[in-house]
Amino acid sequence: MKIFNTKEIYEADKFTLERQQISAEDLMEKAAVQIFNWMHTRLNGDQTQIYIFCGVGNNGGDGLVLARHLVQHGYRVTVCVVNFNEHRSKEFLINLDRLKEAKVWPKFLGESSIIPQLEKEAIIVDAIFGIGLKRAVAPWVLEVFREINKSNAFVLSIDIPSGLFMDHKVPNNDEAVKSSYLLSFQVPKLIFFLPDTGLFLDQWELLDIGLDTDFLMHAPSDYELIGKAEVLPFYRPRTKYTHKGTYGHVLIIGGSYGKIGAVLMAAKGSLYAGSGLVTAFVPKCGLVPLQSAFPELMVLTDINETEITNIDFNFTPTVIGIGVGMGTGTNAVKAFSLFLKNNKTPLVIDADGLNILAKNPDLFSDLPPQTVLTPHPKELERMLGKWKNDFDKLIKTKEFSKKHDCIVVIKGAHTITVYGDKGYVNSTGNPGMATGGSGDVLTGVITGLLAQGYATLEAAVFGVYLHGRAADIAIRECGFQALVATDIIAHLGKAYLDLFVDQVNSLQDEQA
Ligand SMILES: NC(=O)C1=CN([C@@H]2O[C@H](COP(=O)(O)OP(=O)(O)OC[C@H]3O[C@@H](n4cnc5c(N)ncnc54)[C@H](OP(=O)(O)O)[C@@H]3O)[C@@H](O)[C@H]2O)[C@@H](O)CC1
Ligand SMILES: [K+]
Repeated sequence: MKIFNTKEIYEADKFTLERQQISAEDLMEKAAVQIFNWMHTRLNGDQTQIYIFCGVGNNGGDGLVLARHLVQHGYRVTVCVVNFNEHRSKEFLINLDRLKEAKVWPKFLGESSIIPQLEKEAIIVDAIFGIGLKRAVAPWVLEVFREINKSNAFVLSIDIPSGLFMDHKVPNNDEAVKSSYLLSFQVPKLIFFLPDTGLFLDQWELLDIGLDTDFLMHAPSDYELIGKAEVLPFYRPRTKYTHKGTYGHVLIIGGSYGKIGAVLMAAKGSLYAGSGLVTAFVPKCGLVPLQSAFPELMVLTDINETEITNIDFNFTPTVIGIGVGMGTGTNAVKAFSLFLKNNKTPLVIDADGLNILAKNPDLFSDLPPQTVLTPHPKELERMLGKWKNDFDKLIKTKEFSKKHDCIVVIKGAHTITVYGDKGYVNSTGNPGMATGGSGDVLTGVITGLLAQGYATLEAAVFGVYLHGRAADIAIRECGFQALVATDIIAHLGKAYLDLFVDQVNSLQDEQA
C-alpha cells in the first residue's frame, strides 16, 4: 500500500474532487461521517462526555462535522476551537455555521483562555492539526496538547496526532498529542512507522473516504507499506522437476571464537528460507559445533583456529552472506578487504562486515552492484554519521544508497528497506525480536531468497516480511519475552504457508 506525503495527498484530493464532481465540503462531510460511524458503532448512544478540540483548518473542519452528527444523535459533546490562526479554511467556516444552525456553540480558546478540566473518563477527539502543520506551534497551543496528554483520557485523533509534522522536525515529548487511537484517511502516513514519531500513537486504522482509485493506483510514492498483498506477487512456487541445484548455493562467511552461533543462525535461516545448499566458512573452531548442530550444513574452515584470516573457497556460490560474528580485528579487516577486492558474487553484508566498512569507507567502491546491507541503527550511524531525526536519517540513507548502489535494510520496529529514492516499510514483526541473533537470521533469510533467484530488492523486502511474520507466528506460542532467534527460524515455514491464508481465516484461527 502506498504511503503518500502531504503533497501527494493534496493532489489525490484535488484529482478526486474534479473527477467525482464534488466539492471539498462534500469530501469533508464524507470523511467525518466515517469517523462518526466508527464512534457511533462503538458507543451506541453512551453518555460519556466527549470533548472535540478543533483547529481552524480542515482537520478542525472534520471535527466540526463530527460534532454536528454526534449532537444530532444525542451524544454529550463540548466543542473547543483552538483559535491558532486568523485565517480559517473555507470548509471550516461552512461547518462552523452548520454547527451553529444545529444550536451548538463552541468555546473559542485563545492565548489567555482557560482550558476546560478534562476528566480521565472522557473521550477527547483531537482535530487540531492534520497534515497541514507547517511551522512551529505557538506555546499556548502546546499547552493545550499538554493538557490533553495529562488528562489520561481516551484520545481519538483525526488523520494524524496534532503537532506532528509530516516530513520534517520531530516535536519534543509533550509537544504533540498522544493518540490512544488514530483514524486516518485513506492512506497510511510515514510518521506512523518512524521511531521518533510512532511514539505519539498507539493504534491506527484507515478509513476509506473514496479518494480516486485510479489516482491511488498510478501515482508514484516515495514509500510503500509492505504487507501480504505486496509480497505475494514475489512468491515463486517450486516446480516438479527441480533439484537442489535449482535453488542456489549460499555461502555464509563469518564467526570467531565464541561467536560461531551467529553463523549457525544465518546458515539455518538461509536453508529454511529455501536455498538448495548452504556452506559456512568459519575459523577452525567452528567446524565441530556447526557439523554437530546442523547436519544439513557444509563447512569450510580458515587456516586459523579462532578468527578469519584468509577467505578461500573452491566453488562458486550463488550468493554470499558475510560479516556475522566475524569480529573487527586486524586479521578480519585484512581478510575482508582482500575478499572484497576479488569478489564478483552478489553480497549480503551484516554486523562486523558493516562495522569494517564504516571504518574503511574506501572499501565501499569494491562492493558489487546492489549489495544488500542490513544495519541496525548503531551500525547505520557508523556508516552515515549522526542524523538530526528520522526524516534526516532517511534522506541520508537514500543518498548513501544512490552513491554506492546498495540496498540498505534499516532494521527496527518497522524495518525500512531503502533503494535509491524509494523506501519499503515493513508491517510485520514484534518487540519479541529485540533479542540476540534475530539479525543473523535475517541475513540468512535474505541470502536464502537471493540464492533461489529472487531479484535483489524483492529478496530484501520479502525476506524482511517473512522474518517478521515468522516471529509474529512464533509469539503465539512463546510470547514476547521468551522468543529467541532460533524460534524465528523454526517458524519460517509457517510464515510461507501463511502467505496463502486469507485475512478472515487467519483472524478466525487466532480467535480459536
Ligand atoms: N484528502 C484527504 O485526506 C482529506 C483530508 N481532510 C482533512 O484535512 C486536513 C488537512 O487540512 P489543512 O490542509 O487545512 O491542514 P490542517 O492541518 O487542518 O490545518 C493547518 C492550518 O493551520 C495553518 N498552520 C499551519 N501550521 C501552523 C502553525 N504552526 N500555527 C498556526 N497555524 C498553522 C495552515 O494555514 P496557513 O496559515 O499556513 O495558511 C492551515 O490552514 C487533513 O489532515 C484531514 O484532517 C478531510 O477534510 C477531507 C479529505
Ligand atoms: K489531528
